[in-house]
This record gives sequence, C-alpha cells and structure tokens, in this order.
Amino acid sequence: MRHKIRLIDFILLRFIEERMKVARDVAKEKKKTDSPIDIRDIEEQKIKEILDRTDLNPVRMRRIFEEIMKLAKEEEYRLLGISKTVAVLGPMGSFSDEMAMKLIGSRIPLKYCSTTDEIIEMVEKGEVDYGIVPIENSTYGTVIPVLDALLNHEVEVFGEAKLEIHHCLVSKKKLDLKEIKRIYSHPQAISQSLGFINTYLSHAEIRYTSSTSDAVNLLDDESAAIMSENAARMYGLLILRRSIQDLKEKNITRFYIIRRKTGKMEGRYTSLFFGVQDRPGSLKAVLDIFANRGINLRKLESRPARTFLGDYVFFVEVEAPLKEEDIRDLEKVTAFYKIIGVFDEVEELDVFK
Ligand SMILES: O=C(O)C(=O)Cc1ccccc1
Repeated sequence: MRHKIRLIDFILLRFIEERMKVARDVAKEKKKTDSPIDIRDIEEQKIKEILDRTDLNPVRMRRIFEEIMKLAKEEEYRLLGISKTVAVLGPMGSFSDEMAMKLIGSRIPLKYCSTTDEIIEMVEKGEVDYGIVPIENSTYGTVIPVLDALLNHEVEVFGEAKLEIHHCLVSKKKLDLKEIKRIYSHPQAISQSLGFINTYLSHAEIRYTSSTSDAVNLLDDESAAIMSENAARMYGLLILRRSIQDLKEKNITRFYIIRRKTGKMEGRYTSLFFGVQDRPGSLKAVLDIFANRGINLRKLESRPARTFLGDYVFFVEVEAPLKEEDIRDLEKVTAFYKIIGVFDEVEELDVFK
C-alpha cells in the first residue's frame, strides 16, 4: 500500500511538472500577444470548475489548486524576466490598470484588488512589491479612503504619476438615455460626470461600484455604466456617449506608487501627516516652518483624528525633500508626525530588475 502511495505521489509530481511546462508555453504565447498573466476572475472560474468535479473537502482542494496556479504564475513571471509584482484596483480595465500599463509600458502580471485598502495592505505585508493607488483628481479632489489608509498603514510613497481621464457611458445593448434605469460606476467617476448625469440621467438610480470596470459585473439590459473606452472595448460593451466628464480636457487623476517602508528619502516632494495641540496658532507654527524655509505647500487636507469631534490630523505635501533639521523643528511644534514618502513624478516603473 505504502509503495502505491509513493508511486502516486511521483506521478502527481510529474503531472505538476507537466502543468508548469504548459504554463511556460502559455507565457511565451502571452508575451507574443502582450496579454495579461494574472487574470484572477478566470482563475476563480477554473477553481470552481475543479471543485464541482470532486467530493473532496472544497477548502483544502481550493488551497491545493490555488498553490499550483501560483507556482505556474511564478514560472511564467520568471520566463518573462519579471521580478516585481504590482497591485492595482481591478478588475482589468480600471483606470488604475491603465495607469499601470502606461507606467510599465506593457501588459505585465498585476494583482487586481477589489479595494484600495486591499492594495495598501498587500504592500504592507510584502505580498506584492508595488501598489498603484489614486490619491487625487482635478474634479473630485482627494481620494479620502486612500488618504486614511496611508495614515493607518506602514507603506511608503516613492513616486507619483498622472493620467488624463475620459469617461464613457456604456451599456450591454443600445439604449436611449431616457430608457436607462440605473447607472453603475465608481464614486469618483460618478462625481466627475455629475453635470452629464444631472442633465441627461436625472431619472436614473446611481449605484456605486468598487471600480469603474467592476460595473461590467452588474450591468443588465436596463442599465448603463461609466468607465473608460478601453474597458468598454475589453468587455465588448456599447459606447453610448464619449467624454461625459465635467472637465473636458483637464480631468486628471494623480496616483501614488507605493512600496513597503525602506526609509529612503529621495525626491522633490514630501508627503506627511501631523497633529497639533488644540490652541491658537498651532497649525500656523507648522506651516511657518515650511514658509520660513521657502518651501512651497502643494496640498493640505484635514481628516478627523477619530478621537473627539473637532480633533484633526493634517496631511500636507510640500515641494522639497524634508531634511533632518526640518524634521527636528517639526517635532517641536507637532503632537505627532508621520512621513509617508519623499518622491518624484515618474514616467515609468521598472518591474524587470
Ligand atoms: O475605478 C477605477 O477605474 C479606478 O481605477 C479608480 C478611478 C476612478 C475614476 C478615475 C480615476 C480612478
């Protein structure tokens, strides 16, 4: 009997190796066609199909097959010379995905997450090397959940990048605007297109999704979604209207590129949180440190400290890498401070080194 088990294990091993060989062939094909490796939705579907075919414990079987798929993916990455993993808001076709494509220069394996919190947590735990998260939009302003997550997690911003955003109104089948009962999209996309929505779609119900591309999973024949033209093409949707965002040319989203904390402080900009005592002039004392050194303030936000009503944490971006003496002075006038990163605007993200 023991002998039989041993033999089966060896056969299993050979089968796993054979599966990896096929994965490498697939990777070569994907490289030729520049298509993505990490398609979570498809993996999920494959696992469900496997689980449907067995009575064995589904939790353990899922684990086994997820591990095999991870191993295959690692093999594919290795073959393509990719050594870094990047997390963005998914599914494929989100604006964050588009930003990643622009930064990396080709379709490489990305981890598609459902929320920006998940991205930041994955980076913090070292489950991915980099994360790309939207921080600010020229119409919508600061992306508050991202700001709050940066305060509450230990990650480091090491770059920023900008993307011009055009929104399309899309649907599964041809619809007159007045026939649309529901509009699905990410809160940012809805806010950036409110002028259009209020004028032409005030009769429709708004339903928020976790990303613009996630709307594809909810669309039915009576609803429309707001997403990018790329996403509409990717999912075979019909474009009812193009460029529906309120700001026609200058609808820009700025993204932070984050990694696990390294403590490196190189770049033109510094982002930091701080708190001050509740007394007259305490915020001014902090701002004076920057003003006295001729450091320009790029961004200022306040967030509830979540202690008492009226207590705030401030967030600033300044146009300088803060030096030790600046930090020493900051310590004197703040109740606490937390530097999120010193960074530059970047054109590319190298995932091949
Ligand atoms: O939902 C997406 O596609 C995102 O990546 C977030 C977002 C939404 C709208 C504009 C920019 C980023």
